[in-house]
Amino acid sequence: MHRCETAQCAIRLDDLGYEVAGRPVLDGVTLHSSARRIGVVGRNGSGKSTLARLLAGLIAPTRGQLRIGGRDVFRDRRAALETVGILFQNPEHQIIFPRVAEEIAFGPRQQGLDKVQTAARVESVLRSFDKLHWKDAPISALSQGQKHLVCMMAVLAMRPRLLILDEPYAGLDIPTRRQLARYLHRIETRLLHISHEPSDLESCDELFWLDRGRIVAQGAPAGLLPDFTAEMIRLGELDDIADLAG
Ligand SMILES: Nc1ncnc2c1ncn2[C@@H]1O[C@H](COP(=O)(O)OP(=O)(O)OP(=O)(O)O)[C@@H](O)[C@H]1O
Repeated sequence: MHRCETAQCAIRLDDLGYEVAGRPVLDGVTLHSSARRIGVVGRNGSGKSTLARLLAGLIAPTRGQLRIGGRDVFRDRRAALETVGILFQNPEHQIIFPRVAEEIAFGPRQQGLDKVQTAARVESVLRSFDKLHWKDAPISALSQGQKHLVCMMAVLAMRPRLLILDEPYAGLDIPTRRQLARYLHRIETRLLHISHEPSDLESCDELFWLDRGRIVAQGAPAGLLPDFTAEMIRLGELDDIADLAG
């Protein structure tokens, strides 16, 4: 297990809470990890996407403390740009430019790099995925899996210390999933992968189970995923599905 007791631990959440209209969506989440591939598993409505948005500094916790690499990513937006990147489920929600190079250049420019530095960053990330020939390609001509890769390259061009993946395989067919999984496997950046699907998380180093806004278990996937799957099957066998949303 990758214990980290210091303030410098890669991800450190202490008694984190997030409420909407007085209702807790996340409640007392304490999570410390410096594992390289961190997983968060949880069923629909357990608070996973809210956790992803908090980790990316997009929303502020209503209680507790959140530090990524020792930094407060909500209050310090500049630190957030250097510290954490998030890959959204749908590339269409992320892509804003018509061509690949422009899309990848946006983040480094936001970080204050000049045009020459940015062009070097764009080339370097394209080269690392053997996609230099995509530079001037119109994004609209790319497949869904290729668009995911553009988004990933755009985030990686900012050189974040942590990349958050919120259900990255949702809605993808098998070839596209495999393609994206291959790209994810290649990257060196620390990953926090969020999913409701146990098979997505088998290769994580450390896993956290989120249920109704709380961490109910943590450990290695081999120990935790069978318990999670058994519980999901048990819940699925209950008649009143409405009760499940709790
Ligand atoms: N801004 C908001 N306003 C109202 N309700 C919210 C808000 N944000 C989250 N919630 C509620 O909090 C709960 C958790 O939502 P969240 O999207 O974080 O869960 P999730 O685990 O990602 O779910 P799913 O797997 O279905 O995407 C849900 O019941 C959701 O409706």
